[in-house]
Amino acid sequence: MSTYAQRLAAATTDRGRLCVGIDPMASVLNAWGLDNDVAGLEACARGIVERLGGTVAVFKPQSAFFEAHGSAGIAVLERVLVDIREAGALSILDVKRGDIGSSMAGYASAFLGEGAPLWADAITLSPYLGVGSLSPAIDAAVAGGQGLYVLARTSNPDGATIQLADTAEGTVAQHVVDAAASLNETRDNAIGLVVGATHADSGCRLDAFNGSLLVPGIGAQGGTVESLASIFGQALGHVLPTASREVIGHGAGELTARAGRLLAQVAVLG
Ligand SMILES: O=c1ccn([C@@H]2O[C@H](COP(=O)(O)O)[C@@H](O)[C@H]2O)c(=O)[nH]1
Repeated sequence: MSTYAQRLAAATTDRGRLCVGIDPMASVLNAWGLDNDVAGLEACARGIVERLGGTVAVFKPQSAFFEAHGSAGIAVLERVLVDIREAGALSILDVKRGDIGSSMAGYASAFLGEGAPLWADAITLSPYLGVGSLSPAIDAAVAGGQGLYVLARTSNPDGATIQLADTAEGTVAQHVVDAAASLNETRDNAIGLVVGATHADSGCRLDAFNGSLLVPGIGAQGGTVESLASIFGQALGHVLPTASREVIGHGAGELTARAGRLLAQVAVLG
């Protein structure tokens, strides 16, 4: 069985280091000439994978916009995750789960382990109940060759209040970085971090980080691919830039050209 880190390295070497977000919100559906209903959701989300699934390495469906349509929306999400896998791309399901251990085990069985109904190559997690509370998901991900991305320094302006708060060992964000790095030493480097592209200084020491860095905030939130080298320095090689509205938010007709432009920009990063 391959590990998530191995599959990610192979996919990004082959197709380039870009993750396209699938956030089928009302404004995106409108730009695609679709109604904000389940049929529109399905046409947009599966249409993105149909058009880009052979060229983009990683897709990140945002669970919120599928959950918003109830059980029918979640059924669409299941199909999108299968489409991504069948296209030979990787999926990061952005669900930002985090809870006490017993409930984390429930979430793990939804997303992690072969046969999980919403299986994805990786999922996002929130560490604010303590990094230790994520253990059931970490164990299930490693056993299933899947990955996790734990929120460290999010792209939104409000995140600083909590994430840059000081603890005895440094900021909360740095605690998350260091805990993930330490876990990775025995966990196949399955644990990545979310660090936004919107801060000139991430406020985290990432030079020694040994997992993948999922980097949102490019495009609609003001971050740029050009700024990644100065934000991430020696950790640049671990960065997986992700953009959603910048690529998918201007209608189906612009999708391929917009993804191509970003792929060309990230190629320069090496
Ligand atoms: O810190 C974070 C963590 C997650 N996100 C998610 O990424 C996308 C961003 O969409 P854009 O259209 O490219 O702005 C969205 O799903 C967020 O929930 C983030 O933006 N920042």
